[in-house]
Amino acid sequence: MCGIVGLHLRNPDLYPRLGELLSGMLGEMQDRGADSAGIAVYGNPDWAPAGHGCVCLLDTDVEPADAAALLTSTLGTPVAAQKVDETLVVSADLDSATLLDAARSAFPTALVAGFGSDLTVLKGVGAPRDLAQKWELAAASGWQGVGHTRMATESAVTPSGAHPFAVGPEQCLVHNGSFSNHATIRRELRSQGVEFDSENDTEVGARFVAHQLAQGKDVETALKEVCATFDGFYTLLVSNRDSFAVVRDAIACKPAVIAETPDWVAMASEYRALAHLPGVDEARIWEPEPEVVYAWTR
Ligand SMILES: NC(=O)CC[C@H](N)C(=O)O
Repeated sequence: MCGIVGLHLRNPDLYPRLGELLSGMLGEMQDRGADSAGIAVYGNPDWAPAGHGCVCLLDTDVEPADAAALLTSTLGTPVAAQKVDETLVVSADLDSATLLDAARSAFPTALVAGFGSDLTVLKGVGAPRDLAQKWELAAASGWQGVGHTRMATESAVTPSGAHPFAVGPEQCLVHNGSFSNHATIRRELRSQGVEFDSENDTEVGARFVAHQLAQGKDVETALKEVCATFDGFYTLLVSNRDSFAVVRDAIACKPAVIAETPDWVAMASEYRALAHLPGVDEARIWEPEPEVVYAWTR
């Protein structure tokens, strides 16, 4: 079973603790049978300086210094690059679309794990707690974070098959469950020009949501469209730079719990991932209803 965790901070005093809280939450999901894991962090200046475009690349063995030099000379502006475990994280004082175009041309075989302003996406194969340690997640700060522990049902266990699927600017989607009609929807999206990186069912959900958002729909509408279009089982957490949203399928057999306080909103597959959050004793805690979209904005 996959495990989902997410934390949307409202109180800036907690921003320095985002990574510490998120890594504790992620670690609690390890026992759900994880083969791989991933995170998305919004606003950690060590990975993506404030307001800078950031692109995270997998499946590239270029040295960070060489990547930085090449992109700096292509773009004519300083580009920083660092390796965080297997992910090459590049950032620059540019919009992320420009940086992404340059990174794709420079490293055509690399897989884009995520891109956006202030967003970093890291994924890897292995035990979630070990991965969180390799990423030094506990030291990260920021205003929002998402984590996923994967037990693969639909595609290979590789870093690229791990969630989050972050396929649109600033967007990130994690999934517990399996979509049974993903092949049909993949075909329909392909016929509209959408390209895919993997055979994973969740990627189809993420591309579908990104496609809806690119057409100008808001997150609630896009997730309602997911409910109308996808068959199968799903609890989804969908985040953007400014939003955090949860939806479950009509049967809602994949577990989910939401907790909310004036300081934060949190979501997880199991309560134990929320049990150590500050102020959880005073939180409003509930199980999300089937096919109801719960969304918060900054
Ligand atoms: N166990 C799960 O929820 C798996 C999620 C998704 N179907 C995948 O294989 O990545």
